[in-house]
Amino acid sequence: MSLRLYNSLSRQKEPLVTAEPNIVKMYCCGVTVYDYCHLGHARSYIVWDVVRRYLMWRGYKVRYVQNFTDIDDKILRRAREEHSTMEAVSEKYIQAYFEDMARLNILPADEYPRATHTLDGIKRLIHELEQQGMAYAAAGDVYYSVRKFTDYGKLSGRKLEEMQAGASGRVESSDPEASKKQDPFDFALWKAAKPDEPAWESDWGKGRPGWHIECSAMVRDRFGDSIDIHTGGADLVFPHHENEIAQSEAVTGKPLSRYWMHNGMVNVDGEKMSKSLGNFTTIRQLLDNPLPILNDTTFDPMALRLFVLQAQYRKPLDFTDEAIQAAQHSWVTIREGLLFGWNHGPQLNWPDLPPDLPKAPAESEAIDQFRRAMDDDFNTPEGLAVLFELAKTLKRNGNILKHGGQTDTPSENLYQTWLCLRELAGVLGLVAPPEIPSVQPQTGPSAEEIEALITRRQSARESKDFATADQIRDELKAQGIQLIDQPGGVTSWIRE
Ligand SMILES: Nc1ncnc2c1ncn2[C@@H]1O[C@H](COP(=O)(O)OP(=O)(O)OP(=O)(O)O)[C@@H](O)[C@H]1O
Ligand SMILES: [Zn+2]
Repeated sequence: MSLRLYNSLSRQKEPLVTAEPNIVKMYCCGVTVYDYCHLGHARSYIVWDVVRRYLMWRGYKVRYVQNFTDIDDKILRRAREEHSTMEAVSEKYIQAYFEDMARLNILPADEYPRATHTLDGIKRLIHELEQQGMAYAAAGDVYYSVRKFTDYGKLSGRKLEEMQAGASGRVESSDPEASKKQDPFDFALWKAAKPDEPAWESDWGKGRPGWHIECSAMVRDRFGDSIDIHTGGADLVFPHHENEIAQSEAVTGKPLSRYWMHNGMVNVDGEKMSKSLGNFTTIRQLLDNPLPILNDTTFDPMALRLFVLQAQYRKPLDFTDEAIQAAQHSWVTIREGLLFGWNHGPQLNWPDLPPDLPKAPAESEAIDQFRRAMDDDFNTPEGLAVLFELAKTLKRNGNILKHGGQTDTPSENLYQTWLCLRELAGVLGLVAPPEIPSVQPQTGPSAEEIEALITRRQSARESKDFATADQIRDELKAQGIQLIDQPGGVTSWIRE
């Protein structure tokens, strides 16, 4: 059975067929960095981390890119409030992002492009849109002509006529850019500089990019015309992802992404938890403070992961006291199972456990069940049910052994059960001490170094110096970096 995933674009589950065999190019919309991450972000990035880990476990090489939006009105507002700068505010919350995600055992992305580092790509794309007649300049701004993109609305299922009927008056009167737009649905690709705001030179005058164009430009810069999976929260379907599609596909004529995946929202009293609404609990608030509902102990980061994964990723999720208690309780069971080998292995005469434990047998019933669950659009609640069964068996036997009794389960079976639990828990990113969360520093050359070498290789090829070009490719290969030449001269890369 092949892996099937729900594609928001077709509104159905489809088998995963990637552009290149065994390679998944994945892009995820990252945070706008003006505050600490909240539980909504925790959910989003845990879900995509599990999708990525599962694909890797299924044998795919996954190249995962996630951006930081570091140009935005909200960051500027925060900088003014804190008598700081946009750069300082972004830097602070980017660092906080890394700290929070490491605690949740979220694998670092292969690359984290930032809007401020992508200006060339952004301007290039806007120029191409202008050349195609899809965009127009207006008094220092540049707008996208939504009506010229005939597929507009294909992701969200919204029809312009219907939206207009409901909202046109409101759109126009509340929009300060309205007088410059040829049509109320057009959106800004570039915004003219305002006094005292950061701005970049461009052919349209000094200004800064709109939000949607950054993701289109980053995907193009890092991967080329098309990727396999584009992810983000369901709140981004419209307008952000719809606009990304309009921008990218108008220029390339190719699908921006084969599959679009969206996580459901974390809600508070039925409303999206969000920075702008101010109804949020940050990850650090939740994890750092003893909670009365947990007898004044703190909530374990792995319990937070477990809590998120107990829900199907597309459904809405409410954080309630009962849910937090239940998740902490469930984590204790899984953790006991994970510790079984370290606590009872010697008693059961297991051989010394090597740091790299062997893989669980691929043909085991538990592995089969887990694979079936996860192959069905990443059904983590069912996947976790398999883990619980394994953990409960180990816990039961652990209790007998702790009290000096003899178990009637053969030691070899317990060993296999333990290996199996560890492996599957690892696929969900659940780890217990002594195995420190596996956020390993990236080995090999950095993304910047690779990009610099790719640029050198491109220059070498342009001047027909193929020996140097090949040498660069081979050297990268020796360091585990595979280059993929795309039509149109773009080269993307992947860590092997
Ligand atoms: N409550 C939530 N539940 C699930 N995912 C969320 C939630 N809030 C944000 N996300 C996702 O987190 C990612 C980063 O979002 P972003 O930085 O725009 O956060 P935000 O809190 O929605 O900010 P803002 O309130 O300024 O719109 C996006 O993919 C977004 O869909
Ligand atoms: Zn985006």
